[in-house]
Amino acid sequence: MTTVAVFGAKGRMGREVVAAIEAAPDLELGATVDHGEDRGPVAEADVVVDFTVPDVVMDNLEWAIAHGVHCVVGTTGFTPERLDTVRGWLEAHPGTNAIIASNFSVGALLMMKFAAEAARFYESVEVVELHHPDKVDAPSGTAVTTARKIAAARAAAGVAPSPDATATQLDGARGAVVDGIHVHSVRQRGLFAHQEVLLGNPGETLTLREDSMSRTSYMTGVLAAVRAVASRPGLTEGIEDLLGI
Ligand SMILES: NC(=O)c1ccc[n+]([C@@H]2O[C@H](COP(=O)([O-])OP(=O)(O)OC[C@H]3O[C@@H](n4cnc5c(N)ncnc54)[C@H](O)[C@@H]3O)[C@@H](O)[C@H]2O)c1
Ligand SMILES: O=C(O)C1=N[C@H](C(=O)O)CCC1
Repeated sequence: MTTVAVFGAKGRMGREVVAAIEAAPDLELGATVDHGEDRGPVAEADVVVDFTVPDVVMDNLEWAIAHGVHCVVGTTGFTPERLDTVRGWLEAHPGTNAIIASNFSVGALLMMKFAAEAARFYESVEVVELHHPDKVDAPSGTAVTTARKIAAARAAAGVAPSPDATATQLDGARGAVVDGIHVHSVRQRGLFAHQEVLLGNPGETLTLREDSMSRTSYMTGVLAAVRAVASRPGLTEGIEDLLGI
């Protein structure tokens, strides 16, 4: 039996993760910790799942790795520099591992894969992410990951930057720019988590869209990561290969 603790246990994702662990016959729920609570008991767990906020996740990770607890992380805000820092902590504690993924849903992983595959065939590509208005970060972690994958695929294929004649604009009108890819963030009550990748050529467009309607969409991926993390040395970014994507 694998004992799984949860950081951010009272949050929207944390509550869903707690329920998924309780329902899994091969997993046992360990300590559940939220803001201001003692994280000491997490040291007894085999794995800790973190769905907190970008401002606190690094401190939680450093602490968990120092205590030899494997980490599965869905919290967003991981820059290449942050990932390097985590790699350094893991190297200092061999035998302790981490899986970090900006999205655990099958649909979002497929959408990112298809977007990266399509990106080299089009002159223009932009990302639009649409989320519930209680989300604290923008752009979404998924949109940032998608833009980075698209940019890498276009660079490898030698595709020029998307054409854009904009000469004057209101601040922010063209969105954020991630590795040269424009990313637009919509926040709207009634939505949960959605993303479109818009691709265009003279005379044609392709739109890839993914919709998560409920946080249950992430649980297959989270549980797969929890079950795999002990046997994946060091840092694993993304869970595509765990799901055969
Ligand atoms: N990777 C994915 O598939 C995926 C899916 C959904 C959400 N997310 C990300 O997960 C994160 C959480 O999202 P949410 O909607 O559950 O947010 P939320 O605000 O509902 O939950 C965050 C929880 O973390 C708690 N918290 C804050 N500081 C803490 C600390 N030091 N220790 C323990 N708990 C602490 C908060 O009190 C809160 O309960 C966000 O970064 C979001 O983007 C990722
Ligand atoms: O609800 C959120 O917050 C989500 N966060 C992740 C992101 O930023 O990509 C995944 C989608 C939902």
